[in-house]
Amino acid sequence: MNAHNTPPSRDEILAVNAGSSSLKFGLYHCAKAGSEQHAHLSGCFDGLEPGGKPRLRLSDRADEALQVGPGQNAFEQALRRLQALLRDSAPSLRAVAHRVVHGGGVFEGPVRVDATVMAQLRRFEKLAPLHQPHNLDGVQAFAQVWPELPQIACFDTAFHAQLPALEQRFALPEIPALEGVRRYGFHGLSYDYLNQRLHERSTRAQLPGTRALLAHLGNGASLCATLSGQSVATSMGFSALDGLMMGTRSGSVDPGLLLHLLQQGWSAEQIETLLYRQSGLRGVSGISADMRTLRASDASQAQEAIRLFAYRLRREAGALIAVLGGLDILAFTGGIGEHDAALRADLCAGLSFMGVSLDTAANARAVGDTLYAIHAPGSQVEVWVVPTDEGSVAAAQAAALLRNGG
Ligand SMILES: Nc1ncnc2c1ncn2[C@@H]1O[C@H](COP(=O)(O)OP(=O)(O)O)[C@@H](O)[C@H]1O
Ligand SMILES: CC(=O)OP(=O)(O)O
Ligand SMILES: [Mg+2]
Repeated sequence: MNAHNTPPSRDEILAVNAGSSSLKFGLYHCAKAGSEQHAHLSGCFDGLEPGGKPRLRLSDRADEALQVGPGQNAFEQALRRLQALLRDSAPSLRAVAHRVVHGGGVFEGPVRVDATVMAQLRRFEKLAPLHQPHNLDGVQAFAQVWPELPQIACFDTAFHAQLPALEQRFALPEIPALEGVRRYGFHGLSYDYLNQRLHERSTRAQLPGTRALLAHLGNGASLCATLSGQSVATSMGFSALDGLMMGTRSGSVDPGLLLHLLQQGWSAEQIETLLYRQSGLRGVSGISADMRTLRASDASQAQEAIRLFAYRLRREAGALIAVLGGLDILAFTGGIGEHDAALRADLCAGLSFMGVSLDTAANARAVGDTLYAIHAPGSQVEVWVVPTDEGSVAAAQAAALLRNGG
């Protein structure tokens, strides 16, 4: 209660993005649907992976080391610290919006999480083992401390819910064991955000029939091809393992390799660890999953990992551009896409044969702080760098659901 004994108006939404090694969050005012929103407080816990150095980075103050005692779980400690940090904000919260990576074929839009929904979402944990368990543990933790607040799940898969039937399909028979097995696509909150920003900033993006390739290159990495702003093809599929090489994930491998490992006596758990945690930049370099560390390294394995990352990106980009039948807009986001000018230049050079021409100075200036156009004058394809904000999309989706009585 304030001095006049009037309860504060509940006009804020907390957005939570719980990942494998990080927990990102932001406080957003419940805004009108569709308008860009900036978090007025945001931050990130990182280093939450086993053996990591957990710390809290906040938008308005210095970094803080997160104390994690022996036997304690860093992720749980981060949730506790976040709840303590937000204790004063709790009375003005209207809801908590959670990024949930997998909605399966069940959820095509935001949903309030109750026990039934939670049980359905837990079933998808094995399809996104680095994300879904943390996403859902986050929902439960906030439901426990603030039981009066709606917990709303906002899905990565939702942006791709209308993928064309052919894009969804594997060349597999329709047998009961394969029910629900199809390509879903991920990073949807991020792609939704890029779509909205491009629509505001690029007149070309507003034209019907515009063909865009959106590249979310972070610790997880994927590509999405959009036609008139609709997702029509994407590099991640049934799980968040398919497609591009990532920080610790392999991306696409020949399924024959999995058979081979099984026949060698590998267990499902061992294969899961190999493909999700020990591969990608980390596996190929043997040094680090972090592009910054690899860029700073002279080791030939670090350079090899970067070369493979860039090569597989170009290869997958070519496939999606062929689906689109050409390209009008290319946009980069995610930690690597927003910051790594050399990687962007590499892909643009690889696509120069189809009219992508980069403004080298503009590319060097794009450092992830705001949105940049980085194509050269006269380039047939517009090229943009758009710092993503999955939290703002989740908050806007949650606000819209509440407005509509959900
Ligand atoms: N300045 C930078 N230059 C190159 N790569 C960077 C830079 N900053 C971050 N990255 C890369 O981005 C990754 C994190 O991306 P982010 O999108 O935040 O990941 P997440 O998938 O965890 O949300 C890091 O692991 C690192 O590889
Ligand atoms: C789906 C996915 O890979 O997400 P992230 O990039 O946050 O790991
Ligand atoms: Mg991410």
